[in-house]
Amino acid sequence: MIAPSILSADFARLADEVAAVNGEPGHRADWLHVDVMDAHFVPNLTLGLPVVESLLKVTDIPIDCHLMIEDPDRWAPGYAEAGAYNVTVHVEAAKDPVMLAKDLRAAGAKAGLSIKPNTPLEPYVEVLKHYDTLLVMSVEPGFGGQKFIAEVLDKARKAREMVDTGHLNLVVEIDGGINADTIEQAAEAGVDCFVAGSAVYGAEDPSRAIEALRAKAAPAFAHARQ
Ligand SMILES: O=C(CO)[C@H](O)[C@H](O)COP(=O)(O)O
Ligand SMILES: [Fe+2]
Repeated sequence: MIAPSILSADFARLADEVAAVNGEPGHRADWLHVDVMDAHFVPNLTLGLPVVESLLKVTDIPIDCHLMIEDPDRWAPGYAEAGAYNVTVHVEAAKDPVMLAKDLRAAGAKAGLSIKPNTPLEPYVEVLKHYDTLLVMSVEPGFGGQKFIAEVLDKARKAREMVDTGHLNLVVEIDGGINADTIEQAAEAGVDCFVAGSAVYGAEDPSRAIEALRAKAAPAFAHARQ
């Protein structure tokens, strides 16, 4: 799956920017990645629930909310209640991630847990049994257009192995620095869902960029599952 991040879109033309990734099959975004930043958990401020509610009215692409906020236990369920398809919180910010996953699911969303580049995976394997998505950050959260940190792929590989052996049942998603040069190595590591902000919205034709990313990832994606 390819999940364009609207962080790199033109915020004054959001409905048009979403329409630009809602093309024919193959050119279409599988998820629409929405980065919510609160200027506390990360040193940047983006958008919040009112904008997500407006986006839900103009698209049927499943919305993937990546909440880079403090106190997600309090705020994240509101995004699920609004109708977001997947709501991801950061393990570094969540007070009770197991209870939070239950709340997100009870509100009708898939529950996602994200780990920053320097956060290890192992301590959270039991917690991840309650989650539908693991978002492996491949840049420090906060800004688009950063350089891909390849070292995080070890965590993606471990997660893939745990999914393939039945220890976990979740989508492995990666976020940060994904482009035509980096997507193959992520696909080879067993990632299922690739967030791409600048690589999609920085391109002249966002739907063609999605198609190009998918074509690059496909052989390695298949190889990782043989
Ligand atoms: O969560 C994020 C940053 O914290 C964004 O989703 C991510 O950076 C996407 O942008 P790019 O593909 O340009 O790296
Ligand atoms: Fe993100």
